Amino acid sequence: MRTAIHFGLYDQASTSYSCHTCYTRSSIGRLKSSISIHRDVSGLVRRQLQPVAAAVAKEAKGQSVAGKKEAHKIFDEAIITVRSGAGGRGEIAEKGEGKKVPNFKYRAGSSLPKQIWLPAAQPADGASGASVLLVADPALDNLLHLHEKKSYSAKSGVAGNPELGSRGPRGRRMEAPRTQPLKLRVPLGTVVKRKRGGALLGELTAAGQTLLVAPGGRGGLGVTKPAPSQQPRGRFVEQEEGLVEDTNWALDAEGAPGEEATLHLLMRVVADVGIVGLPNAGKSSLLAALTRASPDIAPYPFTTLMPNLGVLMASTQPDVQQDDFSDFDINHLNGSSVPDVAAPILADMPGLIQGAHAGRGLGRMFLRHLRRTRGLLHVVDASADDPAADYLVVRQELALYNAEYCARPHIVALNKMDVDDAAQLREEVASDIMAAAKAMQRDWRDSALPQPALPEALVHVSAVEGTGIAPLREALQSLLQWASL
Ligand SMILES: Nc1nc2c(ncn2[C@@H]2O[C@H](COP(=O)(O)OP(=O)(O)OP(=O)(O)O)[C@@H](O)[C@H]2O)c(=O)[nH]1
Ligand SMILES: [Mg+2]
Repeated sequence: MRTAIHFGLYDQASTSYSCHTCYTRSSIGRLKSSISIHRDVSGLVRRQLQPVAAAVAKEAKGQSVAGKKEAHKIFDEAIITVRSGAGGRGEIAEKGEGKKVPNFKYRAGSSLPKQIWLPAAQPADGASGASVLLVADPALDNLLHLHEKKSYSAKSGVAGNPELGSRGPRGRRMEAPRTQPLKLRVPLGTVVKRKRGGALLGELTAAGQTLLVAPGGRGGLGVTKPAPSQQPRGRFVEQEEGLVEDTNWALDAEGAPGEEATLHLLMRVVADVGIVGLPNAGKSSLLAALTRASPDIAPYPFTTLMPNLGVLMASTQPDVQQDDFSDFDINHLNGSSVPDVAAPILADMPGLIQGAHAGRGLGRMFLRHLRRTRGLLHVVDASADDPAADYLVVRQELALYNAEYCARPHIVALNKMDVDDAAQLREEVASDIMAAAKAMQRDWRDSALPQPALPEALVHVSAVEGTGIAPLREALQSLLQWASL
């Protein structure tokens, strides 16, 4: 028996994915390992899952199995509740009386007094409760670890204790030890919103950056309990109007409660260039050729289920057959010196299909990751039936999702130039793409939205043979320098 799962139809039929369809990394791993491809009667490519012994075993145990939707677990989103610690209670000293103690400096015959008056230690304040901080950790690339638990509570502050710090000089206010904040690690590019109301609390973009999401409760004050005959009476406390007598001494000793907040964490990939294109265009193959990343590459659509990042390497060796692509054209960028851009990051995105902006395929789930990119690399399969139409589909999807994406500078990589058909039509395809880009610009002329940009460069490449990779790398670096001007 085959366990058929409609994992995605490539072409017009809608896919089983929606914005709310989410898989854990482990389930994605299981899915990938058990996918086979076949064509259904209508000729559309379907992928099916093979029954997996492990999945059957898990099912028997009542655990989730491959292909079944698991609980809400999206790698780039998490909803957590954080609670900061309450402040520790301040010490309530019964009586503030001192006592006489022997003077250790006294020597026989000295004029020093034999005994000295030691004032009572001042009551100790309680420590503040621990705050909850989010810390941007460059080693993380997802929020999956925050799905393990729904709520995170920080420690309460310790109560004011006369024993704590008792080695300090008498008469000084004693400090309770500080409570260490609870630090939750998040990946770079995490946007933090309050779940209720959606108020933006902040965004963590730099390594080590912290965001205070729940401050710890203030520690209670140390107070001296007044004699019953003198109540209500307490100590003087600093208030806005100056030093006032505090009659509410018992309340002052209470620590403030901690705060609770339910947060919506949203991760946006922090990358300089987003690699976009139809499924199977060779985006992941190009990422692998340009960087040290080793994304999954396979001859079926939607191989990439979540963005892969890679650092654009500086060219060290001349490309194989680089001269074959002498028509490399980087338009107005041509001739500009190659900039010294510090390690740009490329993000290989899941394939986009027509209707992606409205939620078809995987597109919409990931399109927001392009927001932080400065430029785009459109990968077009030059061996396809109509590469210019493919390019236009992706451009239009981007424009419909966010017109600003389409206005960003971009480069077109005409991939699979090793295929005979593609090589024969190389000039024709390049000019078709330029014509399509110009036509799109004309269509958008009357719109008040940002206008679609023309390609900054058209580069013929073959990710498989490694041709054209050096010019593409140069074009990307020029694009980034230009985009940051
Ligand atoms: N002949 C040839 N095949 C290529 C080239 N680049 C990629 N391919 C093949 O095209 C298929 C798809 O490549 P991927 O890199 O997985 O494509 P993708 O755009 O990342 O696909 P999705 O992740 O599904 O969107 C694989 O079988 C690759 O081997 C190329 O330059 N020439
Ligand atoms: Mg891919």
